[in-house]
Amino acid sequence: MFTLSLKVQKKNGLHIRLAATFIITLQSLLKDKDAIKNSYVIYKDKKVQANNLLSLVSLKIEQGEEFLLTCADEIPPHVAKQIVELFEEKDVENVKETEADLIMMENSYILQEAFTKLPNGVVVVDRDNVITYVNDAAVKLLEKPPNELYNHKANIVIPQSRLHTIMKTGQPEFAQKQKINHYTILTNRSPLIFQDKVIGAVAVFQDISNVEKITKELKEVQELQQRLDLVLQSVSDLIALTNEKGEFIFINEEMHGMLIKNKKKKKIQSIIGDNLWKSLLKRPEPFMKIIQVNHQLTYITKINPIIFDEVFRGTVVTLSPLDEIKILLQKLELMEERTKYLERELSKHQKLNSAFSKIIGNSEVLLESLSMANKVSKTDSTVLITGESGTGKELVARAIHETSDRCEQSYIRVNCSAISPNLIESELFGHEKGAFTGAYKVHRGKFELADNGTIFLDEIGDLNLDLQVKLLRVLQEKEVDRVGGFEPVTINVRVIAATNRDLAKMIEEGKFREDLYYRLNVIPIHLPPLRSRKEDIPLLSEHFRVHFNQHLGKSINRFEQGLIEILSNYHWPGNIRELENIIERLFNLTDDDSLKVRDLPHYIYKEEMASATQNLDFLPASNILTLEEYERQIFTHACQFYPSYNQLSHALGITHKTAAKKIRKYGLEHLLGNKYQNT
Ligand SMILES: Nc1ncnc2c1ncn2[C@@H]1O[C@H](COP(=O)(O)OP(=O)(O)OP(=O)(O)O)[C@@H](O)[C@H]1O
Repeated sequence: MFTLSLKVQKKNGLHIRLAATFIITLQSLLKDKDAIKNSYVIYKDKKVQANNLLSLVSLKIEQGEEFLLTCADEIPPHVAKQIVELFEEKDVENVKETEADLIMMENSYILQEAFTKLPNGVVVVDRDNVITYVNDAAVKLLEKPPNELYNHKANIVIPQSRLHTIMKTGQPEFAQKQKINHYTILTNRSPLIFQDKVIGAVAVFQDISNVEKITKELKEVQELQQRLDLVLQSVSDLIALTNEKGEFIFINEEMHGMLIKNKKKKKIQSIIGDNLWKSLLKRPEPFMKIIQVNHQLTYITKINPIIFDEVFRGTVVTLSPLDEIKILLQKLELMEERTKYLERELSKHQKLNSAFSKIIGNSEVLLESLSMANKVSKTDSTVLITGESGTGKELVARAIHETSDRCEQSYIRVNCSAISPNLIESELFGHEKGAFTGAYKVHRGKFELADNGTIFLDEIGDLNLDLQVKLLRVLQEKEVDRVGGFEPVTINVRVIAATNRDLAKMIEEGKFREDLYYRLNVIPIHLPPLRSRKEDIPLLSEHFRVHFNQHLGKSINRFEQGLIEILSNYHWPGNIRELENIIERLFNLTDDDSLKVRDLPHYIYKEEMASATQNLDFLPASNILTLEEYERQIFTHACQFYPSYNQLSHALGITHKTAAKKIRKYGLEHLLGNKYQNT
């Protein structure tokens, strides 16, 4: 880098004419024409391009002051000498020239300053499209330092520049929008014409990024406003905005309708009253009030004050018709109820333990009983299962045991009606050696066998009164006395009892102990008869079809049309056991892969039965027998189809007692349930 120190001796310092002479001298002296582009004048803390006339003048170097000229390459000594002399030569005393220099200096300085301070960018090129001037705003927008702009071709350093085109056409261009860096810019371009010749061009550009942004924001606000209007117009509530005086500045259509109909004025005070408005002004807080606008219309009125910059600016008012809200609340309550109901129902299905899933049926009555059984299975409470014969009492008892914590221990079933009265005591409680003839060793009763587990006392209603007392003692003391024993044996047994008899009635008749009943009936579970849950019949039929296919090794895959309907219409006195047996019978009688209507017993196939009854086929045309004989025949026939007095009496429409009496009278006990088991 070559540096030459220069001192201005001229009276007006480095004035414009001297600066121009300096540039011309440099251009003529420096051999390399590009060298001047890399030459700078440094004065105090300022550095300007040596060939920029306006910049040189703006340095305001006065007489006697020094400055530096720097060049990239060395200047030969004779050239340096000429330059030094240019500034040191004495002024030829010419007052007019000196004054003219001063005026030019002043003007050029003003111009320079004005351009520099301009908020718009200015770029000037000469006739060769070389940049000769850029102001500060242009430097900022172009995001390039001045030395990368000055003395460079405009179309190279500013790719968007069209100044060369302007010079060619001689036509100015105005308000051309373009993007430079991240600025949005409006550009005016004009050719510079001197003596009818284009000597350069100027571009003036204005940064409109902010205007753009504001325009965009404005558009968004307008869009938002439109949307809001739409929302406010679409809601069924009445909505209004008021100013700080309570005057409506916006009302939606609903509100408009109401105000017109009720001849309300233009202020919210006409709806809420002056007092409420005054208290709102005192304490601008949201509030809600039920307001009756006329005799028919009552609204839930909500008022929200609008506070802006801590100043109360107005309110947002919404009015909702009370009746509609009431209806909505009612609907909500209904929905809540429904949800709760559905949750309850769902939990019944979900929570049933897998042991209960063997029990088929979806009817509400059954599921309720099973849900209860499932719940109590985890406790040790005594359970009394009631329900007609064949309704699944034993199945439920077993499921309770399998779900309980005792599931790993014994489950002992005792059918109290099946054991002969002389043996039942020893069966239940055991006996000591030698307690009676033939008792040559200790016999443990069912209670002892069920220790730590569960004992299921089926047909508890058939237990005689003496044993009821003993059972009561076991339940109370948790001890059993073996027959012939001296020491009671402590036991830990969970008791599940079941009966198909009406224990309450038996208590009345003195056949069942009330105290025992209450001991047993801690958790009552009632299993509904099949006829009261007929919706389960198809499901159960299908269940037994699959069951018998597996057990009998068959592949029967359908029910003949109408069969399920007939089954569903039958009243099933023997309940599910009877249905199970009927399906098994159909399995045995069919000769193909379907279960047939024709294989049903005639008492189920009603049509057949109906026609048989019409023809009275079962009565001979002559040789009428005695009524007693007919009765005997009827009981003989019925006994075979029903496994218990209860069912038989039910089928014949007589009491349990009468049925038992008649069966004993005709000695038919041995026939009871014979065919039933085999059908
Ligand atoms: N819901 C059910 N799903 C499937 N099978 C069932 C159902 N209920 C009962 N059963 C079947 O029906 C038959 C009779 O059931 P269970 O012995 O449990 O009835 P019960 O009420 O104890 O009868 P009883 O009073 O005559 O002793 C059994 O084979 C059992 O598996």
